[in-house]
Amino acid sequence: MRMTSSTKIMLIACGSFSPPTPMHFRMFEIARDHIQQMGLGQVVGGIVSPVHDSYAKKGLVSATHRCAMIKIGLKTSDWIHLSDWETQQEEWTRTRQVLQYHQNYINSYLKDTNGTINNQHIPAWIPEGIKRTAGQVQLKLLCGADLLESFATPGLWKDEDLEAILGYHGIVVISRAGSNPEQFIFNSDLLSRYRRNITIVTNWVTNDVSSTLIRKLLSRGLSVKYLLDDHVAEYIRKFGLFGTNNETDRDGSSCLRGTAQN
Ligand SMILES: Nc1ncnc2c1ncn2[C@@H]1O[C@H](COP(=O)(O)OP(=O)(O)OP(=O)(O)O)[C@@H](O)[C@H]1O
Ligand SMILES: NC(=O)c1ccc[n+]([C@@H]2O[C@H](COP(=O)(O)O)[C@@H](O)[C@H]2O)c1
Repeated sequence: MRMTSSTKIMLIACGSFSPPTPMHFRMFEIARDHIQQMGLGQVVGGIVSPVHDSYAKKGLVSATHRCAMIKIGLKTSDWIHLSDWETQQEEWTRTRQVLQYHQNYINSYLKDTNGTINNQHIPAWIPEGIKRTAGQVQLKLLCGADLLESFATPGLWKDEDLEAILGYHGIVVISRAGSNPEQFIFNSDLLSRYRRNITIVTNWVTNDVSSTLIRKLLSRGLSVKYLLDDHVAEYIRKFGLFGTNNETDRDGSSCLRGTAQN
């Protein structure tokens, strides 16, 4: 995988986003600046892919709510979009397959010169005008250093999946307080083998806000102002999520009309 300043890149972040924080979206901006400044490619789009409801993680609210919050949080972005594909599947999808699906879709979209695919619903995460400007597009996994470190958790990731993610796509890792991605890669034979496909980006303006922190503050009735998008906070209160008080519509079914639609 050779990257030059003309390589077209799309970034995809997989995670819970329960709720999405400004830092989830900031990761994309930090990564794009780094990639472009270092002449590693041209970032043509960003995808936020929330995990399926069946991914049993503490504090995970329904995908309907998570997708709605992501769309609200991304309202002012002209290049990062939600993909709700993972949430629409029958069950949890491994990250390798999530990347494969999106890469295949991009490839067929770019190859479709006779416009067949244009008769179908084109998902919002396909960047506008991409057909005119792009030859090939390389989809890379964007993550925080904690996700990279989870690769070492026994039984969590299949080696063949990591080989495919690292070998075929590559990853862009944003540093996070308390992590040392360089050391972590050095300690792993597998990661060291694919070192050139791992881009580490130092986040010089550290901000360790996490969904866990936001959930904690909300459940204690404390303020999240300036830590969370005002409109996302308003949505959370409206639906009484994360231990806030409103008891109406905890599964988000009434918001299927409107904000939650792709
Ligand atoms: N402050 C941050 N700095 C760098 N990366 C982050 C930060 N917050 C989240 N991420 C990254 O965002 C991606 C999506 O993560 P996820 O929603 O699972 O994150 P989280 O905020 O850490 O969630 P939780 O607190 O519920 O575990 C992951 O790759 C994670 O490493
Ligand atoms: N084997 C795998 O593909 C695998 C394992 C663990 C987490 N993940 C993904 O990582 C993301 C973040 O997960 P956590 O919030 O648990 O850190 C999720 O999108 C999840 O699907 C993938």
